[in-house]
Amino acid sequence: MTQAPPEDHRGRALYRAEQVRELDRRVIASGVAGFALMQRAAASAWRYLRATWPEVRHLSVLCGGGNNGGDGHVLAALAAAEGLSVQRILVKPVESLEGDARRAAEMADAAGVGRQPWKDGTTLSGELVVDALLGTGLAGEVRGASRSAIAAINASGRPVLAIDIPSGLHADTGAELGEAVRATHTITFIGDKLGLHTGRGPARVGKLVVDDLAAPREAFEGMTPAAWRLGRALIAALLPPRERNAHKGAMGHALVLGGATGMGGAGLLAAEACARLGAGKVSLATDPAHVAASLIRRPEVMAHGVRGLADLGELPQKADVLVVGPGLGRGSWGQAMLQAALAAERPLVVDADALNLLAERLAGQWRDDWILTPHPGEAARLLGIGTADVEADRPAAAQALQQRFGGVVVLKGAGSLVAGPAGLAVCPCGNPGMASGGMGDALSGMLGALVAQGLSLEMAARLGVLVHALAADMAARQGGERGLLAGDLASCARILVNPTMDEDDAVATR
Ligand SMILES: NC(=O)C1=CN([C@@H]2O[C@H](COP(=O)(O)OP(=O)(O)OC[C@H]3O[C@@H](n4cnc5c(N)ncnc54)[C@H](O)[C@@H]3O)[C@@H](O)[C@H]2O)[C@@H](O)CC1
Ligand SMILES: [K+]
Repeated sequence: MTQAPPEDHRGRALYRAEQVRELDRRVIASGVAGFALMQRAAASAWRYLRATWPEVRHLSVLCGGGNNGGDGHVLAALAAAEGLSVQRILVKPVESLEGDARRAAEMADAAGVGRQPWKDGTTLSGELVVDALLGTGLAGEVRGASRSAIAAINASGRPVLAIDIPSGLHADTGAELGEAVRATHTITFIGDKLGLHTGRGPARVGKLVVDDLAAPREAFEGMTPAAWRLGRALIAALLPPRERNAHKGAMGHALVLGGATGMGGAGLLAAEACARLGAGKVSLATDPAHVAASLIRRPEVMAHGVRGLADLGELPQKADVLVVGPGLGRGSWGQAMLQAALAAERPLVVDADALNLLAERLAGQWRDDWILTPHPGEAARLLGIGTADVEADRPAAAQALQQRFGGVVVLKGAGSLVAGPAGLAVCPCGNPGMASGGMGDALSGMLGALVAQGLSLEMAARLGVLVHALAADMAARQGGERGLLAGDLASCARILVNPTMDEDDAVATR
């Protein structure tokens, strides 16, 4: 399996369905007939199936009415030719098929592969199910026979190989249009698709492989990817080993403004994560009640008890970057801290209640020197739409926020997105253990540390999101997903931002 264009430190190029259709057209124009391309796709899927499940003798292959179904027919014929028994199920009659899909179905007929129409209640008899119902051609909520066929695949309890995309998943947005197939493995062709990596994508795709079907490199020329899938190469590219004569003054000073009365932990978590990611100095401006706890937990952090603006003094001006939001609350204290942060003329990382205050009171603010880190609910408030609208098209929501508010926007949630002037990036890491309090606070602190060390806001956001998720994965490997705490991340993240460390040998410090 190869990827084209090759991955570099930006990660892997991801495309939208329309772009992949254009790539298909270019490959066909380069001299590969459409049907030959379908045969390559099916052969690739068949090789992968054989290698992954060598023991399987009986397949159920569900074929839709378009070319995704065509891939399924050809695969069914290949499997039958090698002696497997194949239950081939069609959601549309062969007579209604057109073009390559029709040709593929007739080829499987001619090879003697039996077929049956899909009917509600049909039992899927295969040990393995191949999902070739819907690919990049899906338009709107799944309708008709495909809908019940998808439900039956999910109810079958069998392993599922999805061809190109789990049927019912939108290739651009990762939204589930009705119900999408829950695949064990997905093999996707020509170019990787954005929707496989965000929203419901990661929960539906299973293990993903990409095969470019030997598409010529020229086919990708001049096509700007819809997004980049972040990869670990970014860490070493952006964080070379430090100069031996480095001093703390050159590593930046970050100030975290957060921790209103009763919410001290959030500010502390952000400050700790910031320190562990290598900021030269970290200050915390928090309610005076939380200072003692901060000093005990993390004496390296300079904790300032701040009752209001007067206590804050010149602190914001002394920092290189401000992180505002963790545990901020929406009361007068939080409002004062946000006001001070906005006035400080320093780059900002804006999270949590700072975003809610922005949405409530400060709509229309636009800056090019901030990173906003909303979760879908906060994003919805900022955009004045519903959370479901955000989830229905996460890439569009991230980009709309970036256009409306400027700077760089991190839209959190499975497949976190980073939208900035250089385009869109998506984080393929992280795990459900991250569904716990304080994770966002840790992220905002990490972003602050990277900005403090001189990264551009956009690269800090891409790298910070990646390291945060990788740290959660590392912590989950050590102790499981359930019960994963935000406070577990900082020490793992430290190992990750020192890419010369051997992760297995490194001992996470508290
Ligand atoms: N020559 C090519 O362009 C290649 C295409 N390939 C395959 O072809 C796929 C794309 O094929 P198509 O463009 O024909 O599209 P699809 O096969 O993905 O979808 C089209 C079919 O889905 C039905 N459909 C669309 N929206 C629906 C909805 N909401 N509810 C129920 N049914 C719906 C349509 O009626 C049509 O039958 C790719 O995903 C890939 O699997 C591969 O064979 C590689 C080569
Ligand atoms: K499919």
